[in-house]
Amino acid sequence: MVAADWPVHSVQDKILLLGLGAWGKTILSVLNRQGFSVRIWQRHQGPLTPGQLEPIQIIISTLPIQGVRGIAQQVQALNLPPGRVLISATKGLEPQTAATATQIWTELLPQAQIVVLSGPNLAAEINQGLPAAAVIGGDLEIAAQAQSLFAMPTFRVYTNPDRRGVELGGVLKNVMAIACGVNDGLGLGVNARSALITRGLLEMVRVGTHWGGDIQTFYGLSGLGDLLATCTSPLSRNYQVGWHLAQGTALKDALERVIGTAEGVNTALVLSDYAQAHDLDVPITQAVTTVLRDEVTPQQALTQLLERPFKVETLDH
Ligand SMILES: NC(=O)C1=CN([C@@H]2O[C@H](COP(=O)(O)OP(=O)(O)OC[C@H]3O[C@@H](n4cnc5c(N)ncnc54)[C@H](OP(=O)(O)O)[C@@H]3O)[C@@H](O)[C@H]2O)C=CC1
Ligand SMILES: O=C(CO)COP(=O)(O)O
Repeated sequence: MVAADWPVHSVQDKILLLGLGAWGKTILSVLNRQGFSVRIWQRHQGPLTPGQLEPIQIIISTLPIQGVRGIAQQVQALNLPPGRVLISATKGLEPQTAATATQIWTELLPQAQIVVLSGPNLAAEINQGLPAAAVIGGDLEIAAQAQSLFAMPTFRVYTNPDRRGVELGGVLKNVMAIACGVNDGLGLGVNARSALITRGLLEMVRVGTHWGGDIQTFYGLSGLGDLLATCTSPLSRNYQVGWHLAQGTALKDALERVIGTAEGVNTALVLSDYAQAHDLDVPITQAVTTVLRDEVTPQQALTQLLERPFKVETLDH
């Protein structure tokens, strides 16, 4: 079936997928099921060539954050013509700059129409054909065009004009997924995990609105939705990292045991430094960071969280 409300035939064979990891493969299979043939770039192919980029109308990036700037520079060097659409599915922060993927793409390709695909989308479930919902954040006209690429009954895609908020929801929830993996690895129960999710959402709202996202967006699919998915599912790589840390496994070994990218590790480190420099209150992120840096054990981090002063339940702290 091919979605009808975009001249989709005009993008047949004009979609370039960057990266073919877990999420790239899933996106590819969704697009193939929609009837699109897709071109693929992977890093082992070497630098992008003018011939590879020339026919392309839509670029979809499923790269982890550490790969984004390098490929964006390659696309920039090839002078991407104006009006091309770029759909970013990356959920991370650049270590040196704390930039999100769309900030990097926008810096290097200001002429592109950039939107974000995010939401509770564990690749393994979508691969099984289980139903899921996602959201495309960005200019509503472009987002609706992107929506028409992916949307099918088992993959319900919404649009949201708040690109920044949609992107940050997917970025920030990864830290909370690590915390919840630690919680479950320590056997602390559903009450504690629910508290972490709830307080974690407030922390995401605090940071996300500070960084320009709309508060409402964090209660949608890319915020609360993805937070619930990754904080409660052992399929989440970030959750798995936390779970391994709770077993006393060193971070390096935990990362080797987890198959694929766990963006939350880097995000926690970047965010915790940023929060300290800008006086932002992010207790769960700080707790995760002290465990990642091996400064305290997971149990000690939890005790420190619980021993903080009692307070009124507000968004402010
Ligand atoms: N998996 C999921 O369920 C979802 C993941 N995401 C997000 O998508 C992004 C990718 O995740 P995922 O596909 O799971 O990750 P994987 O680790 O499974 O795959 C990463 C892919 O990116 C390539 N890659 C890694 N580093 C670089 C680099 N420096 N330059 C170019 N290519 C590189 C890898 O290539 P190689 O094979 O050569 O190593 C691989 O193809 C992350 O930001 C993640 O948060 C978003 C939604 C769902
Ligand atoms: O973002 C995801 C699901 O929406 C994937 O989560 P993990 O990267 O933790 O596996």
